[in-house]
Amino acid sequence: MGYRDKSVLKRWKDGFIFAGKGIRLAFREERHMRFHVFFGLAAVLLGVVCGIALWQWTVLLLAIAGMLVLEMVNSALERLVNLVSPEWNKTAGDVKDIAAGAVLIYAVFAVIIGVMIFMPFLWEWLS
Ligand SMILES: Nc1ncnc2c1ncn2[C@@H]1O[C@H](COP(=O)(O)OP(=O)(O)OP(=O)(O)O)[C@@H](O)[C@H]1O
Repeated sequence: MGYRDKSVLKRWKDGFIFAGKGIRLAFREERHMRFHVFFGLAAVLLGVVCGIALWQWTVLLLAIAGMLVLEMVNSALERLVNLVSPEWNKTAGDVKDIAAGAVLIYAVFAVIIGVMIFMPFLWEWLS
């Protein structure tokens, strides 16, 4: 039975199963992914402890989700490059470097967002 012959419900279910497989794979095999999940959970815990406002949760969750999504896209690109260009190739290297640069830019802004949200709470505790 071809993919198109499956019922809509089965295609939906399979889609979730494949996506779940991808998430588990990224978590198991990508060191940076585990790093981002750890700091994301730490930020959520800090948000609970500090009792941050709804709008702050919105910004924080967007920052965390964006970081995880970007890291997964970067990992997928790395694998694709390794598949199509296992030998040294300037363009292949450029693709990896640009994707890594995108992750770095997002990570820097995510840290800035974290500091902007939590700094006032930490400041209050310390003073
Ligand atoms: N096929 C290739 N051709 C040219 N340069 C490459 C190639 N593969 C990797 N490179 C260069 O080496 C760098 C590191 O590549 P690598 O695949 O080890 O990624 P990484 O960021 O170390 O991955 P990981 O997240 O698994 O640690 C790339 O950013 C790129 O500059």
